[in-house]
Amino acid sequence: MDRLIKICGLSTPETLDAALASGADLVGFVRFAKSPRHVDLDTGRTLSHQAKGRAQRVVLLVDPDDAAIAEAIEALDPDMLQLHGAETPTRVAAIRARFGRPVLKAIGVADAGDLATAADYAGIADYLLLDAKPPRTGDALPGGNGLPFDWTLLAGLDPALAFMLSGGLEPQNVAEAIRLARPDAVDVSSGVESRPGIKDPDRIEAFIRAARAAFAASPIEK
Ligand SMILES: O=C(O)c1ccccc1N[C@@H]1O[C@H](COP(=O)(O)O)[C@@H](O)[C@H]1O
Repeated sequence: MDRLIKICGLSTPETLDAALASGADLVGFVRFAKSPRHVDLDTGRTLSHQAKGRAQRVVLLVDPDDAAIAEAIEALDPDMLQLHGAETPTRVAAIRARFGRPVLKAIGVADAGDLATAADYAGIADYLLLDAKPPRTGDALPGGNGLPFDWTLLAGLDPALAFMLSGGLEPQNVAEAIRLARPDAVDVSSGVESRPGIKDPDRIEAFIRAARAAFAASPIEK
């Protein structure tokens, strides 16, 4: 994972095309019914086919059982699975072994103690995604809430640990996030929307441009 940009929660051909034309490295499709970005299997199949060969296709699932993973793989044929629930290291290992797709495991970060949790998945998940821990309100999603966390916490992270950063990123703050957190990759959903679930092509293009420039200005050695 090297200086990659992921646009998540794409749900229409037009906004997916905006992400691909702007140079997104990864595009994400959400399979979580409570999300305003949820795609049904037929829509996901069509979108994934549109992106094939142009970007890595990621299916986002939350605490999925094996049947939910199997149907998502059958329909979307993703290059990667993003697990965004409370999946344990044991469960992540089992999913990798059974389905043979690389796994991006999301970890909620609110304080330094959460970074120890991230270390538990090193060598088990293929990639780690450090995201803001969701608020404890009843209607909060497990992710995709558009909330950042304190990026300076990541100064305490093992420099050898490669990770993707998400949580409240947007065109205006992604350069600062990259400068402070020094991630290997960034991921955005809410910050490139005009309202929840509605992606904005201009914001997608602005995000990718800002992230590319910030990565170029902030080389990392791992
Ligand atoms: O986007 C969603 O609806 C979503 C639902 C359930 C779990 C995760 C979700 N999104 C992921 O959350 C992070 C941060 O998103 P945001 O940029 O703060 O809106 C990102 O990885 C999304 O892929």
